[in-house]
Amino acid sequence: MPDLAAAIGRALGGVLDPEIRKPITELDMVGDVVVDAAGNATVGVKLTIVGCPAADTIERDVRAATAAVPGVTGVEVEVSVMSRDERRALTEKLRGGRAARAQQFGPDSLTTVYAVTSGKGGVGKSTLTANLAVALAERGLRVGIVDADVHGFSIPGILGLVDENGNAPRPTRVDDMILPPVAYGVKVVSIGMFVDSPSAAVAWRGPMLHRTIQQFLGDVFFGDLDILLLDLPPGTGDVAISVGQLLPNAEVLVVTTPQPAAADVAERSGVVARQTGQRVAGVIENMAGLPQPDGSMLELFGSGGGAEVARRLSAGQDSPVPLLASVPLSIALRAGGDAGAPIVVTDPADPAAAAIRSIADHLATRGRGLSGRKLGLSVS
Ligand SMILES: Nc1ncnc2c1ncn2[C@@H]1O[C@H](COP(=O)(O)OP(=O)(O)OP(=O)(O)O)[C@@H](O)[C@H]1O
Repeated sequence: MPDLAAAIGRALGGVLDPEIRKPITELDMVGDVVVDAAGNATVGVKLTIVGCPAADTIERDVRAATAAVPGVTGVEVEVSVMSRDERRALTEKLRGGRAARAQQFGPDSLTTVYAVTSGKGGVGKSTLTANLAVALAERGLRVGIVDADVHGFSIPGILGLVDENGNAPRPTRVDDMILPPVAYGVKVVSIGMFVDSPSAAVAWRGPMLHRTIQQFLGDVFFGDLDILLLDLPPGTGDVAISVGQLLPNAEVLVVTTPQPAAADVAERSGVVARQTGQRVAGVIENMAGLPQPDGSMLELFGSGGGAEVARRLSAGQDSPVPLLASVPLSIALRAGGDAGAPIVVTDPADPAAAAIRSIADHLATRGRGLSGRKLGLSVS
């Protein structure tokens, strides 16, 4: 029944590989489709690798899509694994002409890259990065996160990508291509996915860190992204410098608390980013006043730090560095991070969630494209 087989082929165009996030038909994962006279369909599915973690989902979705085609009375799914050549063809196709290991986010890329940095640790940089990414993905943007916070790789936990022991999943590899796990619509890769335990101290020296970041930017299949967020370790150490070298076109978001004393160190992280050619896109103040039941504000960490950092980083610039938002202290934000359920989804009315969503609105409307980019033109 060739017509029915063709209809099944079209229906399978709606089945996505959950890791690669493209239709399995485009990934050449569908083998032979045979339908007998009674309407019994046998569908061949070729997985990328043996033990593919997405196998059950793909098989289930193929079965459902096939069964939904009018005229199909029964479904048999025959699962096999791609040959080495088929796999190589697939990874080449996914790279879209880019050489293996080549950087995906260089100056020619249309992805807007934001490196999220802070002067000191514990100011909520990872919490904001994760929630901001989810808020951007909710707006329909294609978003990825590189968690390069070598000392506190907390992004997988905040996005619920860990098991009961706190371990982040090992990403699937298809040859030398790493498929990033997806949480809340965001593709995530983290140093925490490559260590043996969540409490493992990563005592890597600069060159090792540099290679790891380079590998994340080259080998991880992010596909076409609108926005990539990088969660950097606090301060101005090796990772910040590597990211500055590898992604000079990245823009920087500086996170600080309202504490005036934090302004000096926060300002420094913006200044160092600028020295590598990166532009400071804005400052986010976190842990601002906690609204009290009587309507007053508990300013645990003082006030004014964000505005002060923005003011200092604006000095001598053509356009001022904006204070993008002041995110209040929020028990729900902290609890959502601990539970792996970002509050921009679970509690969007919370004032902290609303502040983070306003940052997402600002970044989303800046859009994707070449505006503000150096075009490399010269006038002779
Ligand atoms: N606005 C907020 N209100 C309440 N708790 C917050 C807020 N922002 C962050 N936190 C909490 O503060 C702690 C530190 O946050 P987070 O890990 O995001 O900081 P960080 O700057 O990324 O730290 P580091 O870079 O040192 O790993 C977490 O427990 C987080 O849930």
